[in-house]
Amino acid sequence: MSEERLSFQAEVSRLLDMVAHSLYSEKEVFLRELISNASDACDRLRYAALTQPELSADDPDLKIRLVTDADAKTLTVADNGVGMNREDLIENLGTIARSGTAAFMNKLTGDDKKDVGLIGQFGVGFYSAFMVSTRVEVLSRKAGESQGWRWVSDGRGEFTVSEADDVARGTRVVLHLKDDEGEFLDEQRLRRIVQKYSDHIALPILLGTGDDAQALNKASALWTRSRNEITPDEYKEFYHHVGHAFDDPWLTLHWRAEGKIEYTSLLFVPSAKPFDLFNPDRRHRVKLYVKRVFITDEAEGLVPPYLRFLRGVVDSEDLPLNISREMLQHNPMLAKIRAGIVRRVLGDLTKKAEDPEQADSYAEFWENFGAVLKEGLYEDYEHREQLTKLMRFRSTGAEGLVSLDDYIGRMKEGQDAIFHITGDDIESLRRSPQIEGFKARGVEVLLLTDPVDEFWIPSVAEYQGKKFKSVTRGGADLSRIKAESEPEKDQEKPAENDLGSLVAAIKLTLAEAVKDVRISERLTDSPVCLVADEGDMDMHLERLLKQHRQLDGGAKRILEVNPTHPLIRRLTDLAAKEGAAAGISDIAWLLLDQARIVEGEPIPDPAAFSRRLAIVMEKGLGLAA
Ligand SMILES: Nc1ncnc2c1ncn2[C@@H]1O[C@H](COP(=O)(O)OP(=O)(O)OP(=O)(O)O)[C@@H](O)[C@H]1O
Repeated sequence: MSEERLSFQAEVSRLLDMVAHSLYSEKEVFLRELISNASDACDRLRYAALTQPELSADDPDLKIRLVTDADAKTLTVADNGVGMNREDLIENLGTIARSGTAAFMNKLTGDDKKDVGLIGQFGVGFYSAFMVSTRVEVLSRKAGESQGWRWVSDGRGEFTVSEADDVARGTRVVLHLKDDEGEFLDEQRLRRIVQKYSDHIALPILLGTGDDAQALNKASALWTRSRNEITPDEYKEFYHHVGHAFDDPWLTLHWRAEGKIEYTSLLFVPSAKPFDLFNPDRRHRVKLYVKRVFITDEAEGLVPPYLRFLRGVVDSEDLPLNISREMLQHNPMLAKIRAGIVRRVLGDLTKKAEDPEQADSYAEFWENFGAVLKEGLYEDYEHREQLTKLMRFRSTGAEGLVSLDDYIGRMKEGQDAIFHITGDDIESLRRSPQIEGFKARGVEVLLLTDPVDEFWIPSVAEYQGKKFKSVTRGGADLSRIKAESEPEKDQEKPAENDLGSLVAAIKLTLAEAVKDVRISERLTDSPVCLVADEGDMDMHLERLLKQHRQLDGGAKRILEVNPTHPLIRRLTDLAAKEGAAAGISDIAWLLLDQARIVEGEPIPDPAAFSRRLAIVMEKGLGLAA
């Protein structure tokens, strides 16, 4: 077949344009990326060869080789891994194959300076080769196939693919270096780069060919070394490689389990949120090895979904090497390893959470992954109590994050529930009318903004014998709680009878639009608010479900009126006068719409709302009778 000329996917062209023109200072990371790809390719071949030994039989010692050619000004990164055929080359090196690169593209701001910084943060894999090259040539032959292929591009919109003869199994990436990138021909420089970024790679990385080749790395899997021989930098680079991440690990957990089951784990909790944390598949990314052989990074059941922020490897001594990925899931050994991982990770998180000196650091973790960890509250009954202690909340009672134990320690006399409110953001929750009465009495309210909060609360239901209670549902029960100082406005309440007439008049007007109208205990500043009835769904949950089209309709609300508010007091006077009830009809509707607006709910009849508002304003300005 003759040479085929193909165009890069538009996003790749954009990316390459940025990469080629970037003044990114650490261009040397291209080598880390290419070595990382070569190592992954060898891992994949080793796995495939477990069931098809013939794939690697002719050249079984997997390795990575760097070769320089000063005359041609080329640096070659070669591996004898799984290789690529024509389709693989087009798919992998012509489109945005990795979700990480796609995430990178989504983050682009258009501001060159900022975007170049993102190259470092995300890494751009293979394409980083164009930071230092005028032309990149890839020669590859896939294991099990006889035809070799050549892929060539100058990174400007197009690449070519053609058949190539005498290509060894695996992949050779030949970089034709830019004039001013000659430093990457210098052996000392290459050695330092490999030691800096790729020393943890478990395969030999050799410099040169034949007998003169020198080993540049230790070539033993990092997790098999003992902890005291590994530097923080080595852990970090390994985390970058294994987690496809570019932040620092927030926590590094490295342990060997011995006894009935044996495995080594090297796991990391990232310090930045991975972009795919909330993908619907909720998959973890921990790689499973068996006796140093990479098996899969999709071992369902190895890590529970609520710990999916973990990155790293687990290397089992007990699982059979020839286990198929499909059979893995049902292997009881895997469940035991998972139990060990959960115990260890939760144990270490607990230590961090309980250490007052680590409060800020734990808060960082919580901001990143709290919403994910909370899923464990309804998915992992066995660890519920431990998870509950790990939880942190924003609240009306303190500036920073509070734990449930903090909350309980501050509960008021007569208070028997943990009060909370759920919504989309902290600031609007802080302004919610429903929490006014609680604040006035010094009763703390937890402010919850993660959608998952709507699901764990009904499932957990209580902590230390105290029930969770939403302040936007049912009665407020505030009168039973002994306040430090009774809210002053209480004395200004109108007489019960008169209030009763007002409530009856509003009820009559609003009729079917509300479930009930009640005198509020929870309002101090706002005239009205909406709440859900005791047995009904929380209002925020109802809104969430409607947004996701999982609910039509919904329950009617209760309108609560604040008897101490001047507006309500004046209305009470009006309603008490014989025959005046009809006069408050517009105001009653406006109060309901106002409560809806504050709640963030749509007004069902905006035209009627503006008509009534105009009438009331006209009256206020003395324009109408
Ligand atoms: N040396 C290689 N041998 C075999 N396949 C390779 C090699 N280098 C790249 N590939 C293929 O090309 C794909 C794209 O590579 P690229 O470096 O852009 O992303 P990635 O390796 O998937 O992601 P990351 O850089 O985060 O590891 C790889 O997923 C792999 O399938």
